[in-house]
Amino acid sequence: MSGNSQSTPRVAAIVGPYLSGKTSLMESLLFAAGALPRKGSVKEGNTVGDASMEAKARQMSVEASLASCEFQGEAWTLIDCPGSVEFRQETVHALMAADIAVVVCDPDPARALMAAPALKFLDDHQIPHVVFINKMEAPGSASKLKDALNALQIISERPLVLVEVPIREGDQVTGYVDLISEHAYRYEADKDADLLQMPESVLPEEREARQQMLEKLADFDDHLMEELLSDMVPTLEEVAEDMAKDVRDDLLVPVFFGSADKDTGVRRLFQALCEEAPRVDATARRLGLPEGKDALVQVFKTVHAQHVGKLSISRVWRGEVVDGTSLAGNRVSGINRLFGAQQIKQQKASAGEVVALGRMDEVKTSEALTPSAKVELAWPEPLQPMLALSLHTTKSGDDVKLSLALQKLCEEDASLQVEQNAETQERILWGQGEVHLKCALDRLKSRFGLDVQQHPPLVPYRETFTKAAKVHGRHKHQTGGHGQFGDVWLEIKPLPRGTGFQFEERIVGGVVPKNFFGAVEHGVVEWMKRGPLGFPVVDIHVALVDGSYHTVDSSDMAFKTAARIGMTEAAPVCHPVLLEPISEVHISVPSEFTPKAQRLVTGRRGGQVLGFDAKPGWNGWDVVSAYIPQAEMSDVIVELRSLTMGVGSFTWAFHHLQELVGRDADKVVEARKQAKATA
Ligand SMILES: Nc1nc2c(ncn2[C@@H]2O[C@H](COP(=O)(O)OP(=O)(O)OP(=O)(O)O)[C@@H](O)[C@H]2O)c(=O)[nH]1
Repeated sequence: MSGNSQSTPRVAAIVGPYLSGKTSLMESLLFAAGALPRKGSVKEGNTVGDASMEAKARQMSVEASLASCEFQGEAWTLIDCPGSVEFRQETVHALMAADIAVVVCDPDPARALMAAPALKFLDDHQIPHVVFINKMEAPGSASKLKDALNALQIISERPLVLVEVPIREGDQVTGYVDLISEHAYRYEADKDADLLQMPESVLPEEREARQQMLEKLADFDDHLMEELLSDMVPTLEEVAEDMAKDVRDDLLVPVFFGSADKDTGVRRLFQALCEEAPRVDATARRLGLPEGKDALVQVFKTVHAQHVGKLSISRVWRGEVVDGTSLAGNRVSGINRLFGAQQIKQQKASAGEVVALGRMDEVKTSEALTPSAKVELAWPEPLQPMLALSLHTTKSGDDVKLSLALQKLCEEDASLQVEQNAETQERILWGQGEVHLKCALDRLKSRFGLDVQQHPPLVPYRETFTKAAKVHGRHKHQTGGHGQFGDVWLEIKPLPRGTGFQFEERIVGGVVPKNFFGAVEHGVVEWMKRGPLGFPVVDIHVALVDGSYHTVDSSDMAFKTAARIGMTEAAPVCHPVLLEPISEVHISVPSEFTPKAQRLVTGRRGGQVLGFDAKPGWNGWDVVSAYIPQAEMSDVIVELRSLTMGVGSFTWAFHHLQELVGRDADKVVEARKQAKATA
């Protein structure tokens, strides 16, 4: 990779559970770096991270938010990622562009589990990371630290290593001992912590924690191991270098603590990032980017900003991009550094930087570009949608506008999907949960001026016959001139589920000429689009067994009509029955929530647990497999998240059709009749 790799800007993504304090930590880091004259707060809605209307309205992050700054002469882009699992796609993409991640956690061990999705992604993608235990100014937090660390260790594949111990006065944390330098510091408001004499009271805890830290470092360094075995004291430089190397190689995870609200422990954290985070060239190697001399830029987020147009937020992996030049045939029209909602224009961007490139209309998130070509790079699959809404506009003429707006929202967010359902004529927006979809609707209103109504999508029911019959269909219209004549006998019988439709002719002696067989089949198929209960008919066998024709008046049209008449005759005799779609669902939960997930399934009409198994690659997690009627699926994700501290998720796919009878079926048929009548 080109460029002076010793001074290239780096990227830290701030991730972790919902409401753990990521936006507050970014604010505090920016303040520590001198990039903010005054700190904002989430409650007042004036932070750099939550600058969007949607974030302010909810006091939560709904997208990745970026800010560049400099700390101790090192250039950084910080990315405040949303904690809510509904906006996880943003976090996943931000992590693909980061050199290091800061996982912000709560000191409450009961909430440690909520960090599992973030830690798992980091472990799987070998992204170097550190943990920051936040909210430590709250009384009693120091006593929870060990338990929090143990609870986090259960879900982390990498060893977690405490690199500080708290100095306490009563139940307050007033400072810390740095286990690398063995210096003690007292927290000072809004500035670097003051060095102080190591308090006697902290010594035993300090010794024990330092020994544990050294032993974990020695697992990856034979020289250090030998020193420890022969009771030699390693030098500060050796310990610091080991720590930096092990973090860069994603072998272990140092754990810091402090308070984003009170700006404590934040400077120490930033300093560690400067010392331990890999540079852009190392990250490019980790990601397997191809070697070369040309500039290489990758888009990891796309925004259609009001008044500005499309912005492709990109990491420069190598070389330099200059405004007005081309990348893979796309002219760069504007290069901007980002600081929350602000954009700071610059002429060029070099290796390591994160910038918004203007008007790259043909370029999508994930794409990597050199001046001459697009480069294929590994990129995570979009998250599978979990919840759907059927949308329609309230003003006539807004339909095309809605299509274009949804296209833009889906380009920004790969975890949103639009489906145009040909059968139910619905435009369906799929997303990750209630808040995610609501946020998309808010954006349709605020950015595109669209008032959209929504309701749960219609369930694609089917119907079939349960009895066989032989019916006659005759169409005769012969009053003067060229008439119409078609006459068929049809034998109809039910087929096993999933067989579909079969047609056969068993005409003997040419009583119906061959050239009309196709028209008869066509007539049957058309009739099946809407059966007697109001839904498409499936899984039946129809045989044309007899009939007659007229040499002049018979036509395709006449035989089609005769077939339709025959099918209408058959409907009451063949006992139609409603079929409902059943989804096969795989619910992932930490094992302690497995019984709850099973109850969620059995608590739904028709829900059937098929079994459960350990989730491959996820220590302490299970996958519960189940069948759930699609009509019962709409709020599964909402209930699952509320039962599992937000970490449960599921995948699903249509599995089979199943008979629905009795009052439940009557309700469906009646509702569909009413919907048709009011349409
Ligand atoms: N006591 C205490 N509260 C904090 C601290 N940091 C953040 N908070 C509070 O925690 C709440 C959530 O803070 P945010 O910074 O928005 O948390 P977040 O992790 O960015 O939230 P999401 O991105 O929506 O997941 C707010 O009410 C903050 O004031 C802290 O150090 N101490």
